[in-house]
Amino acid sequence: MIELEGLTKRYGETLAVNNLTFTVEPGVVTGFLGPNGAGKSTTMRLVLGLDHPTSGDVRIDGRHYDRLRNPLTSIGALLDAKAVHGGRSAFHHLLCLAQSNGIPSARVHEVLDTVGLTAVARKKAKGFSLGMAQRLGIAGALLGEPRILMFDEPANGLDPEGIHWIRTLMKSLAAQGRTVFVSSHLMSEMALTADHLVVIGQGRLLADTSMADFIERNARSYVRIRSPQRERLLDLLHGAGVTVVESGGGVLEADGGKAELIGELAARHQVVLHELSTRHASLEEAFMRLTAESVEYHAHSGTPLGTWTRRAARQEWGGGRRKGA
Ligand SMILES: Nc1ncnc2c1ncn2[C@@H]1O[C@H](COP(=O)(O)OP(=O)(O)OP(=O)(O)O)[C@@H](O)[C@H]1O
Repeated sequence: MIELEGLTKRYGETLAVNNLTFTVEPGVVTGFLGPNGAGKSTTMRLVLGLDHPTSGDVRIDGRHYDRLRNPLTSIGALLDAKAVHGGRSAFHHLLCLAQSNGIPSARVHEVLDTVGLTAVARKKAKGFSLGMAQRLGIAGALLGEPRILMFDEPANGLDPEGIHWIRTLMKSLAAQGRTVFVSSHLMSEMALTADHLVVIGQGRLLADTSMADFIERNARSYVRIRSPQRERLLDLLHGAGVTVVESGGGVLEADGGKAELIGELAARHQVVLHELSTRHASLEEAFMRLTAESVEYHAHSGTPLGTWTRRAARQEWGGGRRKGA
């Protein structure tokens, strides 16, 4: 496990990591989410002793990184796929890592095979695509068969087959009882991969909870309804105590889990429905809502995402036109 206690890192005026306390448990994939500049990479560097905390503490299975005898056999990490000596082949890069960590060289062939780089093992790393470099970084992380794995944006540069592969790999590592801590901006991918989430914004902890709980708490499931007899339907729903939001374009949204009730009500009163569909909240919606106030970098042309998010959140959670109970 990885344990953080009051972990804080300041770079001059910037408080990159602000009093983080959480534990990354074994046996599950823990997703580490946050907007750009939230402090994810800094946190991971602190875990690996690549940076020193301003205050607080981080331990790997109860020890500081610099007290681990052969670190690669305790924790394997991929932080920056391009941080490889470009003149070395994939094979030699991994061999150097193995030799300096007391890992048998036979393991190099195994991990090359696991990540699908055997055919290019003798090619120099500087000629690798980002996707190949990611795979090489993952091979390095797996080399010492560590109990703990930490990946910073592992799907970066991977094609759909590669993304599917990394998802399966992470799940199988967790199923073996290992600790898997992974950051990503790919919300749909995270939703399929992670069991648990740690979310930070501007260095601070925003959530530390299961995926299901995170979505339930931070986003809303609803039933989407369209009807040519909208006013009649609104009256019926109002009478039945169903909370309805008018979302524009003649679409009504009723709070979750009531599709059957609405369908039966409409049938009983011979109200025609053109659409009745349950919409499940997504991780992306939940993430955007939770982090809307801590997004540091916005685009200011086209559709400004942060502004849109805040406005949408306000409408959805307070200022929206609501009808019914
Ligand atoms: N070595 C450094 N010197 C000064 N400031 C730094 C340094 N490293 C990180 N920062 C600052 O700390 C904050 C957190 O950065 P960090 O890279 O950890 O965020 P992140 O969540 O990984 O972002 P991203 O999702 O964009 O990769 C940012 O404001 C960044 O500019």
